[in-house]
Amino acid sequence: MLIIESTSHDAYVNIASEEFLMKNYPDQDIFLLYVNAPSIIVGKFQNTLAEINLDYVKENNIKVVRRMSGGGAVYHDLGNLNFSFHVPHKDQDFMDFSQFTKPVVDMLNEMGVNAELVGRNDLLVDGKKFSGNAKLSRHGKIVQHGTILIDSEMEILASALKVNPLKFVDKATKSTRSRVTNLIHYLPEGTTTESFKKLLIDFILKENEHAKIHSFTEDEMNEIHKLVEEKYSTWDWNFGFSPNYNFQRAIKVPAGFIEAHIEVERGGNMKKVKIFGDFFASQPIEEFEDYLIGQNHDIDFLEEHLSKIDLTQYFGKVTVEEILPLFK
Ligand SMILES: Nc1ncnc2c1ncn2[C@@H]1O[C@H](COP(=O)(O)OC(=O)CCCC[C@@H]2CCSS2)[C@@H](O)[C@H]1O
Repeated sequence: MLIIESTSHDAYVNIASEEFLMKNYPDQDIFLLYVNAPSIIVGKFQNTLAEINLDYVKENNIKVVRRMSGGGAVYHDLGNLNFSFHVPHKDQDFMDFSQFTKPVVDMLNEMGVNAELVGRNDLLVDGKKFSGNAKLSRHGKIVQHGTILIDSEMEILASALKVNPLKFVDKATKSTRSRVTNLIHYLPEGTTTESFKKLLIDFILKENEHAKIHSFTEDEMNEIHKLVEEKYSTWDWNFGFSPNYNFQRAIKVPAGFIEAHIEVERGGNMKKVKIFGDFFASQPIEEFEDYLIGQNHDIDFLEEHLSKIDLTQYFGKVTVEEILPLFK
């Protein structure tokens, strides 16, 4: 077994390194650990916009990254440790998460913390979740990874994942919102994400006598960065890859009410757009709808493009800032 401790806090890099390892180490058992700067990691089959508080995420520079495993959306920061097992897929029961959550549970139990696997993929203490786990099987490998909340900013976690469920209709995987807790309340004083990581590595080393520490080589890092550039840092993957959805939003601007009904197809393109309102100007609104059709449902893109057209011809006295919330 190779134990790899990522030296990066960049969520793009760490999530990309999981795909790199899966593809490039087909026969090797791997235990990877990483800690990300503030980020939300959404499941492969989720509608990203439906899972995140977009304004908050942008204001707080929280990265949003889609991972290759299914499941829900979780928040990461420097107080959250991620662990990831990569093993050749033999005859394991894919639905059983316990094999790879066991080291964490056992270690915590040895430390007197009453951690347990509850349901299929959550680790709980005192009825509160501190670890979410997800997995996939591809290229002959199983990858199972999980979070460990040690000392995360719980208010930021809650705010970043706070959404209005009424805006989106889709068949995407929904997150299962739970009560969460940090392990810091149950661990010896002075425990940090770093010190906990060291304990976990020692625990794994003790259990796997052939395990050895590996660091990514320069060549490997180059490959990982290539994956970041091509996939994990792109809007197309992190947002656009979401399944088809219908989006509905009504807002009030000083001039009156506006409502948007938008159909977005996989890839992020707006396929149908209907805008309603009670105060429109002379130019037919259909012309504005047609302008939007075929564009990405991407707020940054819309912000840039809407500032280039004369909105007053459709809406009378409105500004881009007033109209923009209609799309988010
Ligand atoms: N960091 C973290 N750890 C545990 N639970 C969390 C976390 N962030 C949010 N949550 C809670 O879990 C639910 C979502 O639960 P849900 O069960 O829907 O999703 C998961 O657990 C997915 C785990 C993915 C783990 C990967 C490992 C490495 S990269 S990400 C969310 O709404 C919050 O209530």
